[in-house]
Amino acid sequence: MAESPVVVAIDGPSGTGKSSTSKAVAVRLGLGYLDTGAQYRAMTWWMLTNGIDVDDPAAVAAASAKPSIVSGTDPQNPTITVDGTDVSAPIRGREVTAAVSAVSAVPEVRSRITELQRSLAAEAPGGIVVEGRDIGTTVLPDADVKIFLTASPEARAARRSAELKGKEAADLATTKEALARRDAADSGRKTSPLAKADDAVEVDTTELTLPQVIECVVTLVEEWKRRGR
Ligand SMILES: Nc1ncnc2c1ncn2[C@@H]1O[C@H](COP(=O)(O)OP(=O)(O)O)[C@@H](O)[C@H]1O
Ligand SMILES: Nc1ccn([C@H]2C[C@H](O)[C@@H](COP(=O)(O)OP(=O)(O)O)O2)c(=O)n1
Repeated sequence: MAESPVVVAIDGPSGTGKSSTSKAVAVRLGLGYLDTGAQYRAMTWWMLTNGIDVDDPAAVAAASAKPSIVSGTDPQNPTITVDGTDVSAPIRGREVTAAVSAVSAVPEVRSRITELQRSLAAEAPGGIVVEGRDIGTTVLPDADVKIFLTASPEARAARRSAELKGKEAADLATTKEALARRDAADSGRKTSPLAKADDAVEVDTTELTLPQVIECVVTLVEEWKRRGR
């Protein structure tokens, strides 16, 4: 008999290892993978490209139904398009990163993207790992396994800096400051802020290697399966 699908929610601030962990766990367990941050980034990219003032919540709300955002959930090849255009590279740029917290704080943006996320999770045949900020609290409160990743601000900034090296390189202090600003905006907004669900398992990844974090999450999912679902 085919196993019934498992839904795994992984939340936490930037640089805690959500994307790398979620992708690897999904590959290991044969699950789909959804990067919800990429969806908010895609919405933000569309607003910037179409000259919408991202600091005007009413303008963002009025435009939020326009772009068609499509996410591919294969963890070996996650894709994201806006109106048919592949935006996987431009959504990682500094301009989008600086504007994404403002756009994602707008309730109309969140309700639209939350709806997309719920239908992708419901459609995933073998189950899915969904990573973001409000998955365990708001998007999928009935997820089978909920994880909240944390790490020290220093570790997170060092990881991000290492990643940006050579591209849009910024020094460690600037990266740390930008992360702190985004944390504050994402945790302080009114509509489904970044938060740990009461029933999420918190994993501090500061002193862990990526393979250790992956192993930890795989073990939690396997324990859940053994407990009889
Ligand atoms: N436990 C870890 N130890 C060291 N580096 C890590 C760890 N987890 C992730 N990384 C690295 O940190 C960077 C950010 O990880 P990522 O998965 O994108 O985090 P998030 O999705 O939470 O922003 C990546 O370059 C990744 O390889
Ligand atoms: N479920 C989510 C996911 C992301 N967001 C917003 C808030 C985040 O700062 C941005 C970008 O998220 P993303 O996961 O791509 O950010 P990092 O890769 O961790 O830097 O999107 C959100 O509001 N809700």
